[in-house]
Amino acid sequence: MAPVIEITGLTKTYKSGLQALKPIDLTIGKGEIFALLGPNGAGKTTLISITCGIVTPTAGTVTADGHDIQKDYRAARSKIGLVPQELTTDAFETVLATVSFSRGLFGRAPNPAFIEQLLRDLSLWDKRNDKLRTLSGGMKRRVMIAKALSHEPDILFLDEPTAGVDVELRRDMWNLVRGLRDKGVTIILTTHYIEEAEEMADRVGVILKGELILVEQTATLMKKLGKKTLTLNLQEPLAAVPPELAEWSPTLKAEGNELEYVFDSNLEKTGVPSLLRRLSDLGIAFKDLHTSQSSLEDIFVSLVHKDRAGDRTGAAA
Ligand SMILES: Nc1ncnc2c1ncn2[C@@H]1O[C@H](COP(=O)(O)OP(=O)(O)OP(=O)(O)O)[C@@H](O)[C@H]1O
Repeated sequence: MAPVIEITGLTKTYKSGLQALKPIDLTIGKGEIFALLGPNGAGKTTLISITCGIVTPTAGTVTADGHDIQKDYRAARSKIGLVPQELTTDAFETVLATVSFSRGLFGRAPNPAFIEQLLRDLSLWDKRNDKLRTLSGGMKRRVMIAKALSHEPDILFLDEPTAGVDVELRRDMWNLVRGLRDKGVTIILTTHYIEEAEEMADRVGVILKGELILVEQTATLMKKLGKKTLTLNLQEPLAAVPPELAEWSPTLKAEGNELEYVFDSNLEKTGVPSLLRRLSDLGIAFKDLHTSQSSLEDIFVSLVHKDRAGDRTGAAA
């Protein structure tokens, strides 16, 4: 896949002295959907803002379709559409005027047919003559997306596109993203919602405290880090986990009717057969059993927890 975004040795230290980004190296291929996952304050917006030329990096370079975002800002920026987290709209303009104007800002010739289709795709056509200040939050967000796409960019950044939006808009947004990908647009989205990354992204990057701690194909990540949970529906409820099972550290659920054991499915010895043998030795019978794969959500939460656990001795964040 030809690279479309190349980030090399990128760092950012704000004037306050806060290092928001540790050296970041990342290449994103043409037509990829890349999800940047991380908790609040991890540095996602900083990374996006630098890549879009809004924030100046402390060190390092970013190129968009071969254009350096600093040295060749105009050319680089014309390739990029950005849907920012915050809704910044010109309150007294109409939907149609503001979206058409955005296109012009990037030096693109007017194309009413394109703008009409864009507004239709975003269910905004009926609102085209409404002033932005009269629109609901969800509608304003749709306008932000239309503005970002108005100049037909090859690369689209979505900064927390579905934070606080309703189910309908989220579904529309995902459909739109898929449609854009099919047209060869590269999409980089930041999110707290892991299911969004899991469902949408080809690759996922996890960022924690300014550090890109991993970048993986979504499927590989799930396989590599995915833990499985074995649930046994017991014949008779247990009041407590028998000490003979301590080495598996299982937990009791459903008022003692279920025994849960979390294991690493990639290990040669998962501990499952030995656990079942031990249960049989102890005369603990079960009616049914099933296993489930951890979601990306579980993986992410465990990564964040691990990070926080290592943090306890440090200063407050
Ligand atoms: N202009 C600024 N000046 C100083 N510090 C800043 C500035 N902008 C962001 N920061 C700090 O840099 C760190 C990274 O912030 P950033 O907004 O990039 O995180 P984020 O991952 O996007 O978080 P969120 O999910 O809350 O948007 C935070 O500690 C934030 O307080």
